[in-house]
Amino acid sequence: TYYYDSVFAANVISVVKLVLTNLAKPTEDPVQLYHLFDFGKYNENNAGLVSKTMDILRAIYTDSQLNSIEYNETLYAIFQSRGICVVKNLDCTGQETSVYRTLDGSCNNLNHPEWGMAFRPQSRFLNPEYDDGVSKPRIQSASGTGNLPNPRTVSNAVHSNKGLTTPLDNKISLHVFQWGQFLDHDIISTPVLSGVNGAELSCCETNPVNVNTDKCAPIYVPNGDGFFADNTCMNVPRSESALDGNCNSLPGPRQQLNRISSYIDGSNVYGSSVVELIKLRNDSSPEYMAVSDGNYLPPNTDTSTCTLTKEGESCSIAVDSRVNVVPSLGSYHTLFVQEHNRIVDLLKGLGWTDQEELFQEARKINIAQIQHITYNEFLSWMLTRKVLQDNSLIITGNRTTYFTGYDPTINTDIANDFGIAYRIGHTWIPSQMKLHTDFPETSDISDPDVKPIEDTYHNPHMLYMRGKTGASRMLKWMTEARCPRTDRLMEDGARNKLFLKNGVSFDLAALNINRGREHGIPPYWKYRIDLCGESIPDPSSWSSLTWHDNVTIELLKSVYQSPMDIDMWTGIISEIPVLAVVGPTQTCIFLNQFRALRNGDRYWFERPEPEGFSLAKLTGIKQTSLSAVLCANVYDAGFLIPLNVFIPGDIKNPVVSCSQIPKLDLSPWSRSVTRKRNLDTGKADFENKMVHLLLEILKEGEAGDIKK
Ligand code: HEM
Ligand SMILES: [Ca+2]
Repeated sequence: TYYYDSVFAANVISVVKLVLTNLAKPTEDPVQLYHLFDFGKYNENNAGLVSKTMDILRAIYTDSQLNSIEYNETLYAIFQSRGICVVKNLDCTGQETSVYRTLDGSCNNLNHPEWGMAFRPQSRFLNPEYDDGVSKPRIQSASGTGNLPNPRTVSNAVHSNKGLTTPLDNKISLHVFQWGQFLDHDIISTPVLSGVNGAELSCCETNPVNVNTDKCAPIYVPNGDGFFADNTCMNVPRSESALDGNCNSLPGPRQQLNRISSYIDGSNVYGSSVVELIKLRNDSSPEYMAVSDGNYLPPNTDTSTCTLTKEGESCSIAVDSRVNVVPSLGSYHTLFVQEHNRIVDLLKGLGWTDQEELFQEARKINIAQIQHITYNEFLSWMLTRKVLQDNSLIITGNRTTYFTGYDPTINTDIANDFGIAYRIGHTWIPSQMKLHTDFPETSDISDPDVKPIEDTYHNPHMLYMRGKTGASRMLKWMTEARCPRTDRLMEDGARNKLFLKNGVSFDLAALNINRGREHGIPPYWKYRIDLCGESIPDPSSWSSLTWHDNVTIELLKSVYQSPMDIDMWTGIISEIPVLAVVGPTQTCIFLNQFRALRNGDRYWFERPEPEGFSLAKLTGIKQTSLSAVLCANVYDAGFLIPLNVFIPGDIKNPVVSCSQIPKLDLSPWSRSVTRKRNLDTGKADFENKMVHLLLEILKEGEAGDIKK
């Protein structure tokens, strides 16, 4: 038996066979079906899965066999029985597309609501606020007159570093930035609307009045911007909205989707469905993840989504299409694919042989490491150990008991509000990407070690530089580089020059503000009161902004008519960190999400087997850290690294050599290969010894001492 869902562990063909043998009564026994189709949190109901399944069905069965079993309806019923919702291959205008996924209201009424699966609508901490109550982006001012300020105006006033380099936080390394984004891509990906056949929607109408506000939320840059030319329009399609099985809007306000599994389950490495995963496994040795020559992410021959500048450059393939956004992210993807393959080798050394079992176990261990590092290192820095402790979210390194708080009724979907709030990571974006230079330079000057970040978007070339040591060098650079401070300031490389191509670029701060409004995210003050329970006598007074310094309040005043207009992202990112390293309202929002992601995760790594691990194995996993993963894949044994690599080394966090870093201990996984081998190879030897022993015993017996 495998530790993950049995169906997941099987190959797709056997899954399909199971489907077919159970076709007769597909919905009669929901519990049986539930187990049968227990793709768990790794499945999705997208067009790809359905059509791939159909391809496989067609390969095995004749048309007449298939027709006789009405497989379409059956699959529909089965997918529905999982509480996931069905996909149309045609969009609601009759175009062939995979854009529209559907949520039938009834999906939520099933016994197993399957929170956290791919392609479910995002949940919400607070009810949405649209201008028309259901869908129109929030634009009206709470003051009763006029509109909210233009997102670019807010960005210029509050989030600009005025051309200076953003101050660095000497207390944290750049791994905080990169873990933050890597984690983000494990838990949320909000699909945006596209045009016919997936083409990009054109939202920039010459006359803004003509914008289709159902599909588009462009940002028109006000004149006299200083960076963007007058009349610049940022082309922003709205996020897809969840529709029901008949292409009708769901009752109530517009909801956005999450296309990936919201659990912290390495879905950015392994995918959110069986189909995605199959594509990433090594074809000939399926216990391994596919890598290209030199242990790198495989190159993507489809270069259309990249901005390549030279002959011979390529994009990388990972399940999450955002892998190429910035090279440091690609280096993390590389690291965790390498780590998977390393674990496979270790398990082989411990006597594991079955390819499927090796794959599943390595995956399970790798995911456990990601969960452990997230809570034990990343969150314990971001929210502080005290806050985690006070909220029962602490993981103690040596805890030898199981986590017993699992609660299947907890909604583990990512909250829409969290998806906006967690963009505080955009304050950590560095101004440049760099390769560490501890190797003898083979550099050719036209390929410098350091590039402004805007020159690296959608181009992972740096990872392949220097004789393919680029990814390792970038990871080493992040250990030494400091992370920009958690504050309202964003680097111009992201605030002015995001995705710069042919003179066109975006402002990431303005995008965040704009996205919040088009998702109907309520303003900042509501989070303080309604979610976080603060008591604020008069939220319409500027003096209610207790978590903001005076300079920031003045800047906010210069653009917002009322403090009740402040956008949530702008409000939280500019808070003074009081309780934790991030501000109080951020802390409150994050605690809500990360509590749900642990307590509602059936496969949380601290749960007992079969979902989790035995105590011995758990103890082995808790030895791990990001330093350990880096040491195992990137550094040499003698290399120096801080015990906790998210934080610069100091007395409390000593810099030690990799060989001294505690590491993932897989000895509890041993299948006693050594003893077995002795028995096999030394069989004759063993028999001799046994005979000898027996003779000894007999001798003693003869001597009348046998009871001894
Ligand atoms: C160079 C680094 C990064 C770039 C270029 C980048 C860029 C982007 C872009 C373009 C979006 C979509 C904006 C929109 O249209 O609404 C986005 C969304 C997001 N970003 Fe980043 N980002 C970076 C780093 C980070 C970091 C470090 C974090 C967190 C620690 C983060 C968290 C998020 C989240 C949570 C979303 C929403 C995701 C979704 O709902 O699909 N990002 N980012
Ligand atoms: Ca996930």
